[in-house]
Amino acid sequence: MAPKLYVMYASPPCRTVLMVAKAIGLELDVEEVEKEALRTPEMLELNPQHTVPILVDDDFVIWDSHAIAGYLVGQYAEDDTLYPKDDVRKRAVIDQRLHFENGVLYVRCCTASFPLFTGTGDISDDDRDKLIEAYGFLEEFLSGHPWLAGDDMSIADLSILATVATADLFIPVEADRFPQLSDWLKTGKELPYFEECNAVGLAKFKDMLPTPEA
Ligand SMILES: N[C@@H](CCC(=O)N[C@@H](CS)C(=O)NCC(=O)O)C(=O)O
Repeated sequence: MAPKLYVMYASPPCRTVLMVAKAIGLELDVEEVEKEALRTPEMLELNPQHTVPILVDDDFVIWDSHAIAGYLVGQYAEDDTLYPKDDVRKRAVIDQRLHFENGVLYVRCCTASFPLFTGTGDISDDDRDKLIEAYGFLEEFLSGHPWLAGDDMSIADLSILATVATADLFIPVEADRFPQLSDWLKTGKELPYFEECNAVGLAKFKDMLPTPEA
């Protein structure tokens, strides 16, 4: 039976897992849920933190996109290039990028976009600067490499891709300021499964943003 994945398509972490599954050729049984449904007793039993994505693989339940991504590669990928298990140093660099996504980039992306889609105002200068600073860190991570953790694409690229492609909708990645990040984003958007995994979510996210005044 295909592992079940609960998602909200606008959520970058959910789109990360959809891309990881495609990258390793794994079929998932995907179910879209509403935010409110995450607080029903049945869903809270799966994930007391009431977040998506949630993966249910037989009798094993795991949430958090970073943990799910690593699990799927370890459990289902034919090779472990996306998240090497024996090269401890390579894996540590990938982990650093994943923790950066979770603890810095994603938080700054959410904080900056919050006033936009709640209609409570514009992005503050401070929040804008912090997200742009995170773009700068990514530019540094990419120096001398095509991918964020070196010469091979990893789950960190897919995780950060889902978030940067979203953040780019309201704070564009400027090519003259961040040339490597801009090239990396372009390459990511050309992955054969990018559109399939992100189009609906990015469109939903765009819909939540205010339309620019004429
Ligand atoms: N670090 C988590 C973040 C998950 C997360 O915050 N998901 C949001 C959607 S983007 C959510 O489910 N929010 C609903 C809630 O918190 O009740 C991950 O990577 O999975």
